[in-house]
Amino acid sequence: MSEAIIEVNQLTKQFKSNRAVYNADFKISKGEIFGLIGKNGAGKSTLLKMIGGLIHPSKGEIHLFDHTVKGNHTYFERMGLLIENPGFFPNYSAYKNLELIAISYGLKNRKKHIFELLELVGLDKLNKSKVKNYSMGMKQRLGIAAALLGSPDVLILDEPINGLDPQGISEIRKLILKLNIAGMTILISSHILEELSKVATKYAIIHEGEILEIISTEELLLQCEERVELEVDEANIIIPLLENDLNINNYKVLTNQMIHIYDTHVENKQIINVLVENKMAVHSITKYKQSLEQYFLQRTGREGESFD
Ligand SMILES: Nc1ncnc2c1ncn2[C@@H]1O[C@H](COP(=O)(O)OP(=O)(O)OP(=O)(O)O)[C@@H](O)[C@H]1O
Repeated sequence: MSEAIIEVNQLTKQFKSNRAVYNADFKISKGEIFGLIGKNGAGKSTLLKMIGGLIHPSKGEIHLFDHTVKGNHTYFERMGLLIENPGFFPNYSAYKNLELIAISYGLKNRKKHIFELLELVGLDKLNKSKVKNYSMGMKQRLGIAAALLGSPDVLILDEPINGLDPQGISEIRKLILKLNIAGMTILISSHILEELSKVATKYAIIHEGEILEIISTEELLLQCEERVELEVDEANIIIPLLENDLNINNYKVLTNQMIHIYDTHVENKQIINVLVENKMAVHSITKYKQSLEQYFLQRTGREGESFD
């Protein structure tokens, strides 16, 4: 079993009459890229702020690195945060901005560390331009460098691709994957499942403050994979026919009445013919295909709606 380095139990945040997060329960293992997916106002930032130690939960527990962390800053210090816009001094260079944060952290060997981080995030370490002249993507990468200054074990990124152009998005994505390959555990939020699916290894779907589902990338892709859903009387009698007569090997028996067939080389008509020839009843046969976006909207009960 992989080691859970973040665990939340019954985590809840109530802002007066507004329940932003309710009874969140999940674990994040070391080395995972855990994607928190939810629409605007779903409660993503509030959840990330609690895990990052920026706000106190109204109820519930946070365990970081196997310790309960009620107000214990030692463990929150091992989290690097990029939540909302990082407050940089617009008239200072990237280096100067990072240096000021490093000084406030009391870091030694600052210059070397800052140069390494700027290089890691793809910013020119000798560039003296003022941050106010940076593109959105450059500012976000500088934000990630700032989050990495304290050499954290976990990086928390709240909607890091919001407002970026395709190139900016691609650069952030590459950076996330590079950091993860180097061993960083990452908790990242987005309202675009398609984008999150390019980096995340596991997802939590949050809707109106509640975690609706925790799903791995493999499960998610399987859920959305093109398939034929076949409803019959007795799957165990049908299976040998599918395998032997139609050479179907990639399938999943969900119940004794429902089979999902992932082999797309066989037409529905062929399946029906074989079953009818063998006097087997077919209650329904449906081709199924759904995009990640449709899956998310279906889970959050708003199918037919678009994101933005
Ligand atoms: N400080 C606060 N005081 C009162 N209500 C708040 C506060 N912060 C967030 N909320 C409310 O909590 C709910 C969840 O907000 P949150 O910012 O966590 O959602 P989100 O999923 O991050 O959305 P977005 O992508 O729009 O930031 C919203 O209804 C929001 O208005």
